[in-house]
Amino acid sequence: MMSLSRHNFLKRLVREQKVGALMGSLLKEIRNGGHSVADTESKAGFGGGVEDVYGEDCATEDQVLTPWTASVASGYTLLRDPRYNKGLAFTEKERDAHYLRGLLPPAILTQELQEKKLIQNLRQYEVPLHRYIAMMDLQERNEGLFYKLLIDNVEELLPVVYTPTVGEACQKYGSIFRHPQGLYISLREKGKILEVLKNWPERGIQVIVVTDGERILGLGDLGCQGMGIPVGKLSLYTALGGVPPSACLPITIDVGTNNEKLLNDEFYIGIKQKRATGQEYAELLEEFMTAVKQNYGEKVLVQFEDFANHNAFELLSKYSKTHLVFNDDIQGTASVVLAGLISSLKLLGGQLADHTFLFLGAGEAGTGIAELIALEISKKTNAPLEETRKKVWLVDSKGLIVKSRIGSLQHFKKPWAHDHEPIKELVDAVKAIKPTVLIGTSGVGKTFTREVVETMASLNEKPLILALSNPTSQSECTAEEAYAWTKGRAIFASGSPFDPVEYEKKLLVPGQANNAYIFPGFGLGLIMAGAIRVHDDMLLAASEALAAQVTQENYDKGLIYPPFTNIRKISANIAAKVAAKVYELGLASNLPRPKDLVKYAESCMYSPLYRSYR
Ligand SMILES: NC(=O)C1=CN([C@@H]2O[C@H](COP(=O)(O)OP(=O)(O)OC[C@H]3O[C@@H](n4cnc5c(N)ncnc54)[C@H](OP(=O)(O)O)[C@@H]3O)[C@@H](O)[C@H]2O)C=CC1
Ligand SMILES: CC(=O)C(=O)O
Ligand SMILES: [Mg+2]
Repeated sequence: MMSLSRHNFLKRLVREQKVGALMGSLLKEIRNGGHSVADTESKAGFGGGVEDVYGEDCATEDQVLTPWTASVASGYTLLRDPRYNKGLAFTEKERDAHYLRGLLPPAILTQELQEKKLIQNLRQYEVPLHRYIAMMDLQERNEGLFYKLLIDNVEELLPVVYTPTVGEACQKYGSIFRHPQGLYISLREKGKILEVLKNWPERGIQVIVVTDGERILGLGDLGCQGMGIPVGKLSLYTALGGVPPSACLPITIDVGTNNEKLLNDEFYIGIKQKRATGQEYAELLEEFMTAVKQNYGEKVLVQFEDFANHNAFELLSKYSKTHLVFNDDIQGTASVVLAGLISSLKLLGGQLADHTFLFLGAGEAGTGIAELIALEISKKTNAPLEETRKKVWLVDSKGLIVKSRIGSLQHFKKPWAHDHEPIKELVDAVKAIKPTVLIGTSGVGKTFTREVVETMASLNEKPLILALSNPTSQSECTAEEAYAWTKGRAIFASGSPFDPVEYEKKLLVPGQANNAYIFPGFGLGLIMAGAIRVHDDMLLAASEALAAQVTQENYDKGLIYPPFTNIRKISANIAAKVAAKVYELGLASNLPRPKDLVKYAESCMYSPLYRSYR
């Protein structure tokens, strides 16, 4: 005999006469290992189960409820689904066809009008974090509108969903957390990571951005709260690179945190323990990488983001042999900086090989960029890498990296230990090395002091100064300082954006040297070609493609990067050049190769425009 609850359930289904409801319950049934909701309920005893669809408000606090309930597809469900929701843009016909009558006020607003209203609203928030929260709410509510707004106002909104505001959002993630925007894989999920991946509602994942939260921008260990970074990076994959949101998966691996403030914070969202290291860490990562391949196949791109350098280099080197992996901080940053250096030659003159590069910071970003510069010079001049590396010098927290320190250097610094006297201070290194290009990748703000910048200006007619550390608070110097201390002669770009500066009645426009120029187009290129491995030549191709997008008009303003306003076109060009390289290297699996790769890239790109519903 049918149980009462099942009977009620079916009656309700009939009453609703909605196929969606049946689909909803069937889905729940499948997820529940083939048991119907009602079966589960009858086994579970009193409380829980489908009766709670109607009765959960009456249940007492000590009664167990089944958290998921059969979803009944009235149009209400459609309004709550960010992928399909169009808010007031639903037409009369759609409102009838999808049971929306009465659920919306009568006005019908086009997507353009909704966008106009939203940007006006956003501009009224004076606190950047409030804008961030409003944007995240919109993403949760109406994905198409979120992306249309972001794409159409990219210069204005990039600093909101990305650096610098995303940094503050991560610092306060525990307090502002509303809704999970990606997958959390902690030590507690050890042994079941594959199951956890299956909990994500999308199957066709093409890009994963994963962090373990240990080096979030220049803000240090933010543990599980680093989730803001993969979420932000993937929103750029879609907005700037056109990878559909349904193909993007943000993941945070939580192995604990060494941040005492978070460990003592009652709102902290991660596991409260010191970071797992060594074998325990390696095993979790190994299980994760294996599960990713098992669940999504060989061609899913895994982008490592904001890992501390003691794990980042090792993970990249280990998994680049077996997976399609890319470390944005090491490789993406290298590619964007090399692009800026190539384009700066139009302003500085000469070839890359004529320049001398000095870095403050010898970690992921610093040594990653250094290596790509040396590789590019080597390719252009046919000189061996060991020789071209001598053009590049790095300073870390202990001073200039020199031969006498080699025994105590981390492996990624060793190639940069050149013959020289030890030097402690950056300013003394500038005086001794006489660089034409100064690059900050230390994560420490205000380290390009007046004396450092003035020394650069005394050595160079046009000193090239890149203050790459993020967010703005960690920038090695501001745009205003760079221009003032060089009497307006510096070519300046920074990791986080600065406003244009008026210097002696001339408007000087600083560029933004951020890997956001590269990874969206780079990833799209890999996906288009069905790449199975990443190769350094693809990074060089991306750099050259980006440098080629800088126009005379940009150069006239002192810019070495094109503005972000054209980023989708720029990304399509980067994607095409990267894909071409993938095919050339025989690493492509999507065959045959499309003839016009730029057109093909454009045709692959996600559009945020609303679709009409039948
Ligand atoms: N603009 C962009 O696109 C990107 C910017 N970044 C930014 O770059 C910064 C660094 O990132 P990443 O390379 O991954 O970090 P790492 O931790 O790998 O490297 C930091 C380096 O800076 C050195 N350092 C720290 N403090 C000082 C100091 N006071 N003086 C001199 N050197 C110092 C460290 O020295 P030691 O080794 O001795 O500890 C280390 O070599 C971050 O702020 C990040 O946001 C990163 C990626 C992309
Ligand atoms: C931009 C970036 O990836 C970083 O600052 O870490
Ligand atoms: Mg990063």
